[in-house]
Amino acid sequence: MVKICCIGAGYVGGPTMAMIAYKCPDVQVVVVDISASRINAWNSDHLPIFEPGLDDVVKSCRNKNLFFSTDVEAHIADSEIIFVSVNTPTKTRGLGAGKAADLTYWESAARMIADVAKTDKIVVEKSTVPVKTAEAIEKILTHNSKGVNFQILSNPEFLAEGTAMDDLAKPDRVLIGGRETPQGQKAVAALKAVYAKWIPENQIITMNLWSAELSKLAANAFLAQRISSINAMSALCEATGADVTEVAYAVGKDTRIGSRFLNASVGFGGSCFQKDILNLVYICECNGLPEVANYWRQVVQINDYQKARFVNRVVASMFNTVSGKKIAVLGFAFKKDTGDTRETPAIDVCLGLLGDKAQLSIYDPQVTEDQIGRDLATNKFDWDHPAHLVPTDPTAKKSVTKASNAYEAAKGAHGVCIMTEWDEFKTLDYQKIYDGMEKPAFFYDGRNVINVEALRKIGFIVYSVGKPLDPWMKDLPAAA
Ligand SMILES: NC(=O)c1ccc[n+]([C@@H]2O[C@H](COP(=O)([O-])OP(=O)(O)OC[C@H]3O[C@@H](n4cnc5c(N)ncnc54)[C@H](O)[C@@H]3O)[C@@H](O)[C@H]2O)c1
Ligand SMILES: O=c1ccn([C@@H]2O[C@H](COP(=O)(O)OP(=O)(O)O[C@H]3O[C@H](CO)[C@@H](O)[C@H](O)[C@H]3O)[C@@H](O)[C@H]2O)c(=O)[nH]1
Repeated sequence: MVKICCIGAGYVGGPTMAMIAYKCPDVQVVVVDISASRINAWNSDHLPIFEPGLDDVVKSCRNKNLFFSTDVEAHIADSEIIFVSVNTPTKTRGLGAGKAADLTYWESAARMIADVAKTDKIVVEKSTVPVKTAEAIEKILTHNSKGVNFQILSNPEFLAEGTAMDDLAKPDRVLIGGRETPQGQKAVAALKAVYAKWIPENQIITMNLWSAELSKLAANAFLAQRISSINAMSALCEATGADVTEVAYAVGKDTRIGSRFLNASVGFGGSCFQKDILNLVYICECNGLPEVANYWRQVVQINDYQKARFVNRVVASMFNTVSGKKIAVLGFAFKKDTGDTRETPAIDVCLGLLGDKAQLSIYDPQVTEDQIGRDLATNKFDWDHPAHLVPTDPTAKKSVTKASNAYEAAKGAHGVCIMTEWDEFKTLDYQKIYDGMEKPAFFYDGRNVINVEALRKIGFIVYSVGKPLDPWMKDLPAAA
């Protein structure tokens, strides 16, 4: 029986390995992590991450051919294929701070593999890493190898949170990059054989290592660029009276452009887009390509502009101050169907409103009060390190409460902001919400989920990203 070990039991390691175990009953899969609490949760009825469909897959394989363990060394030692799916956050200090990927966790995983390996191993980069990381990892492994042969493969992951299980079951493609040597190609074939158990062979693309590593960064940059492009248009729509939904529809009907990923919003969030683009920017700079670096940097700058613009709309429309005013924040996760809050635009918007001394009442169906407190207290860029290593500031919880539903959050509020497109926000009783609020009652939709006209009819003053402005807001300053 082939034995696979995955280092890192997070949003990628957990679901990806669960899917391999589910589709390959003849493969034994062990997911290991340095965080005991995370491993305990994977072995319990309350998995550490919320992902539709994940519970059923884990339950059907756990303790049969899928295991979760903190015994990192033992499982590395007796596996043939080792996936590394640890954090690769943006560096906060030193060379490349604020842009370059921090490979501390990756390097420590590689050194651990070199230390304990006594038989040949295929080491698979599952984390998103800078181009040429495989070369660095190869050096660490071979210089410490004690005669063991290591083959490094790049196998970037393209799943999106909230749809991870569907994405893993039916991916658009699987990429495998390897060395163009006989041993390298043998390793590629071994990994391909695992995926071929459920993915048609023509969707498993093999290529050289550097192409595979760069393709992942390129794919995320292209996706995020679409969002910044439509968000840039949303500002122009507000200035001219055009409707961004109509513009996106018209543009997306061109089959060369396509309709997906053109939803204007308060900004993209999540652990990947910003981090990976900044990483790309840094790689371009290091390769003497400042024009290319600046091109991609703009994608992040427009995203920051969009979040700041949203806060500005809220404060400017509420008589230029939210000091002491209760504001309901509906949704805190970076997108629906996940409890993940890494780089969620809600953090920047909440911090912007708190900076103007607002009192926030936050409701999200999947995010805990503790998590919200930590997010609003954590230094920017510290969010993607393992949770138990992140320092927090206990004073930051002031002025923020967690509500148990949208109605409670909005009761007595001056304004409501939608930050996440949870389905339940489409069907709330907005008349009831309006009746319980201070007047004038303001509504700011950062995800374009509500029916603007219906809410205006109730009496709300409504702002919805990229939609024709409410007369109340027409003459107010728009720029951040
Ligand atoms: N989240 C996504 O949707 C997504 C999708 C594609 C790719 N990625 C990439 O995958 C990688 C992992 O992302 P994630 O979201 O799963 O992160 P995560 O924080 O959820 O999980 C990473 C895990 O690695 C563990 N870890 C760190 N160092 C370790 C070590 N030396 N030994 C054992 N365990 C260790 C941490 O404790 C943590 O549980 C990142 O490079 C990310 O960019 C993420
Ligand atoms: O039209 C859109 C689409 C998305 N978003 C926002 O963009 C962010 C990212 O969304 P999404 O890409 O769906 O989720 P992620 O889980 O971050 O997945 C992205 O990042 C992963 C990590 O690298 C990749 O594997 C995936 O392919 C890539 O889609 C979220 O805040 C969304 O709300 C928009 O604002 N408008």
